[in-house]
Amino acid sequence: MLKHTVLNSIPPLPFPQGDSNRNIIMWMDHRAASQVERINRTRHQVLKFVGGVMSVEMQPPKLLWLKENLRESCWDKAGHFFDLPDFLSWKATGIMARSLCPLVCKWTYSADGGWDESFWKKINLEDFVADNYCKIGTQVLSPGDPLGKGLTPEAAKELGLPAGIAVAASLIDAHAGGLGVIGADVKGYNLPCENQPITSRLAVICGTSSCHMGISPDPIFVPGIWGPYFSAMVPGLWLNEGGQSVTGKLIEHVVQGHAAYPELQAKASARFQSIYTYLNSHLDSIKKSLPVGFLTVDLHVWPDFHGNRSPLADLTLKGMVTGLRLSHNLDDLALLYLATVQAIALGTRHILETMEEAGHSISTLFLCGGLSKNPLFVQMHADITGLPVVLSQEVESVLVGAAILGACASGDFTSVREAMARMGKVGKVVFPKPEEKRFYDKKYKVFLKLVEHQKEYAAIMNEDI
Ligand SMILES: Nc1ncnc2c1ncn2[C@@H]1O[C@H](COP(=O)(O)OP(=O)(O)O)[C@@H](O)[C@H]1O
Ligand SMILES: O=C(CO)[C@H](O)[C@H](O)COP(=O)(O)O
Repeated sequence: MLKHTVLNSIPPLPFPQGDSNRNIIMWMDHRAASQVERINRTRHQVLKFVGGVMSVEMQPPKLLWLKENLRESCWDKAGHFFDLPDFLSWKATGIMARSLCPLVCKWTYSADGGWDESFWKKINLEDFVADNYCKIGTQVLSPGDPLGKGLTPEAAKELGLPAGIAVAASLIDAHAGGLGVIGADVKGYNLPCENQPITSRLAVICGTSSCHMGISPDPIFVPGIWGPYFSAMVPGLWLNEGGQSVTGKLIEHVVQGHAAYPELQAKASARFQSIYTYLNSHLDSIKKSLPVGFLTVDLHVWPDFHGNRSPLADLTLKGMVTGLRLSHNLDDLALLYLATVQAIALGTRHILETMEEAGHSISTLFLCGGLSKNPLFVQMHADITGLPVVLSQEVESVLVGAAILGACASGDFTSVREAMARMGKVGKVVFPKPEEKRFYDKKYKVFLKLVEHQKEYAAIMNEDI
């Protein structure tokens, strides 16, 4: 079972007060900004394992927010707090055991040291220590381990499946996607990673957000990139997790907020196409003899409309656009869409370069998730990073990762590594266009200037008057 990193409570207690069905805090909810700032000021040693700076999207700041804001109605009454993957496996099996993956990646649990008592005390959540971590997890299993006796009769009835069917300890959605793609057999595709270790592959799971999963045999500490997390995705290997908080969500925001959006919708539906297929062919029609990417020579976007998750780990950053004109027709919408897709790919290059500076050596990208269905998005990732991109046979590789875990829990495979190699399959490979490299190197230079300038503006505005 898997899903987003969402905080749930049992019994269902409303966050905030009111409707008890609304007992979750979504991962992209940044309400705990003040709490995470205070947590980061402690400079506690657990922060070393989340890239040096804890993200507001992780669970400790959200828990502290609950304690500080909903003490009586929620904090004092809650029996358990869960990440959604663990909540779902509990609903399916009745087993309270947690998966190592969410606990390590979002809750500061360590695979070899367990909970760090001093951290919870330091951030005023000593309550967890006092009750021996009963509310956040005492029994911890590896992803793919079987849970209890499998599906309970009650859950089986609700799902229309046989009772007792194996249920595995979970992975977070992005991690399941990583597992689903990163082990595929690449023989015969002329890829640099064919004769290199699996650690030369970076899985990029691109949906509402994007997650960049790099693995290594030894821990690598990358400033601003989550981890290193031991065994949190591929068993026995360390994981660094870069990310962009809004990617698919950002493209939707930019496209749907444009004045020409109703026209786009009408034209796309007249052709029975998705808006993205229509936009991609519209760009082809206006590019003339130029490569399509070159259309944004004077239009640049900084994509952190919801803060920067990696590698700057700065939730205060905002989006930027430079190069706007006094027109709002479909051409403008298509160009802004292109510049946004490019900005997301430039962000991936920024993450990749930061990982490489710290010791990773990546030669091939493995893309999956909703955005990997968009050929423009995929080609821009290849051209802007200069690396070949492997697409899986199954776009919904998160589900392949879940199936790998299930196949281990049911005993069909004896190890996750074996199941990964057998069940992950290459669909298509997209190579970068070397002749366009110089253009994207220049775009990247501008990209880095944008954030530098944004910081300068903030510094000016913060000067004493
Ligand atoms: N055919 C498509 N073409 C372009 N973009 C797509 C397509 N299908 C989905 N997307 C984009 O993928 C994103 C959702 O990806 P998905 O992996 O389903 O989401 P999530 O990360 O929430 O699980 C959306 O923002 C959507 O715009
Ligand atoms: O934090 C994450 C993984 O560690 C993901 O960004 C989060 O789970 C949401 O992903 P999605 O793009 O599927 O909504």
